[in-house]
Amino acid sequence: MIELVDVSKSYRKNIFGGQRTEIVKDVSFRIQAGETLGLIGASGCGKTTLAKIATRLIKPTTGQIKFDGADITTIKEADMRKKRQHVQIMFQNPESALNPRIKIYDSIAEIMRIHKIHQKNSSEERKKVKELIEIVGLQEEHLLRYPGELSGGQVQRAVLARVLSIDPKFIVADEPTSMLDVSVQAQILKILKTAQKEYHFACLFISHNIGVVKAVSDRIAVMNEGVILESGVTDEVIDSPKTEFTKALMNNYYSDFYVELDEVGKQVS
Ligand SMILES: Nc1ncnc2c1ncn2[C@@H]1O[C@H](COP(=O)(O)OP(=O)(O)OP(=O)(O)O)[C@@H](O)[C@H]1O
Repeated sequence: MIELVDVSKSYRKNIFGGQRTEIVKDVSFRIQAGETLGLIGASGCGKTTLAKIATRLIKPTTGQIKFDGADITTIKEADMRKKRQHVQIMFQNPESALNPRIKIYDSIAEIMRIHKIHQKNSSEERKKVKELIEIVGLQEEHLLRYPGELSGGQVQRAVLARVLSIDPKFIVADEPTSMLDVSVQAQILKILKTAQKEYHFACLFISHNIGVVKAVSDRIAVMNEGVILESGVTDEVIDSPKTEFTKALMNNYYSDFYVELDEVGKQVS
């Protein structure tokens, strides 16, 4: 579905000299339809930069990006826009993901309108929105409200409904639950996993929290300073980490705090 081959990204260090800083270095991975790759690493290691490359919001300095079998590394923005219909990103701060002046119904329907899937306010559009809020666990009364009139968890459910509205093939979830309480995080992650079973999208799930990544990922890639240090099946990486860096990440993990997240993986599988 989505594949990165030897992708690197560097930026000029300053406006005077020719020196560059390498943010992402020779990263390769592939995510199949219906599969989640968890990307874990410390703050500033290049995770978001990698997410932007995978969705072609930015171009890599070198390397190749393949989406749905096609090379999208250098395709024109107009062509990428068509493909982006099937690529969605969920960011950390749910409040900023929705326009505060647009009611939840219209925010959920917006992408379908942009891509002319249904007529605005048509019965088909209403039916689809109703279907989507049932999947994410929102009530009809929430649809008339503005984002500021919902809790953080409810807003993130609305974001998920919007993301699912156009049958995505690839979702990047960049710390989508880190601003939420642990029990609310667990609910959102469970919805994401359940929706993935139905919609079969590939998912790159980014977090600095191993408990969250473990709850949703089939495989994990551990990143540090722009490099993937190790990757593999979730339980194998967690049970037998190969690098000191990953071991240190694991040491922070096993606390009662995350038991609730552990349950997510068990309940959905
Ligand atoms: N456009 C840019 N120009 C120069 N440097 C950049 C640019 N974008 C990001 N960086 C730098 O790249 C590094 C990695 O940033 P990135 O946001 O990818 O990290 P991250 O792992 O997602 O961090 P966090 O978990 O804190 O969000 C940072 O040092 C950042 O300052």
